[in-house]
Amino acid sequence: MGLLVNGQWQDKWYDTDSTGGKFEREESGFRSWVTSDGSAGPSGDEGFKAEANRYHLYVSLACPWAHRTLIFRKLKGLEDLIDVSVVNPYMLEQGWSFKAFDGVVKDPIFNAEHMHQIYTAAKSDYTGRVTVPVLWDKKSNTIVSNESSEIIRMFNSAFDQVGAAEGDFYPEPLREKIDDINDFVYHNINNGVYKAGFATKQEVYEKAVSDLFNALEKIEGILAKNRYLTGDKITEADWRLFTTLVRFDAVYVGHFKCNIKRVFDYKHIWGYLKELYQMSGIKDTVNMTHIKTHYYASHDTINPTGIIPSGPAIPFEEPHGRYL
Ligand SMILES: N[C@@H](CCC(=O)N[C@@H](CS)C(=O)NCC(=O)O)C(=O)O
Repeated sequence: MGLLVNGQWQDKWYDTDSTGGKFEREESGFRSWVTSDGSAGPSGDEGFKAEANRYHLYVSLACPWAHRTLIFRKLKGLEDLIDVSVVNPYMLEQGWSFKAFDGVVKDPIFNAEHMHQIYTAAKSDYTGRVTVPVLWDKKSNTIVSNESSEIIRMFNSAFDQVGAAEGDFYPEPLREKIDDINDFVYHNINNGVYKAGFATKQEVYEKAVSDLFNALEKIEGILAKNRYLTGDKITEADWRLFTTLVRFDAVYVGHFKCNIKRVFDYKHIWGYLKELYQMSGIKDTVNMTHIKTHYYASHDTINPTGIIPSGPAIPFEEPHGRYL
């Protein structure tokens, strides 16, 4: 676990001393957008036109942020247009690697050993954390984006003219509602589990857990009345929540100490999680071995033995009962 400083890898855990025991997530460094005509998107540079086989996606199957991009690649039928490399679930001294492990897909572009080589290939003096997902442009030899929330927006619409499947998960009339829910879910739930798990002060942990479970109660209330977070249509907001929920009982309850309740204990959230899991192609994007191995065996400040628990067996494939 570490980061790049002026292009040099340094092995360092997150600094929570300077933030009073709080984990603060770093802003993503590459923020350009692939667009249908190559014009600039909301941030970054222009010149990234949607084209088949021009872009390459680097992911970890363990990572909830990278998982979003894999789900959108699947939902939008982009598998033949955008290839994927999958890192090894152990994130150790050199960070993410492509070392052999069941499910790893090597880097076909650089044959890199480590993910930090992809970052320095884009910018030789890069300073920052080496995170996944990364969307690489083979034409201009650089990283387009390492921000998952923006990569899924690109996948949602930019490739529609070059063979993507139908479907809009960020429809105009629902955008404000989706943005509001995303904001709430990001701070309290998606990142909330990390704030609890990476806290190094008791009161910081307790506040994060309390915010997390208050937020889950609120989501339970929404899902008691609505099939999906914004109503009867599944949107980006649901998929962003899904990747945290699907990891919750196997990892966040134990490893991150988010154990007031399990997702399994919430009637509506649990049914909703099963429904999403059972949607076409989705379970192929969920790899519990990578998920459990990564968290339990990579965070040695939290779990120094690196022992990966055997359970729980989670019945994601049972009937979901969501017929609201
Ligand atoms: N803002 C990024 C966050 C991605 C992220 O934090 N990924 C984690 C894995 S779950 C990572 O690669 N962490 C490595 C590190 O922090 O050094 C996004 O949503 O794309």
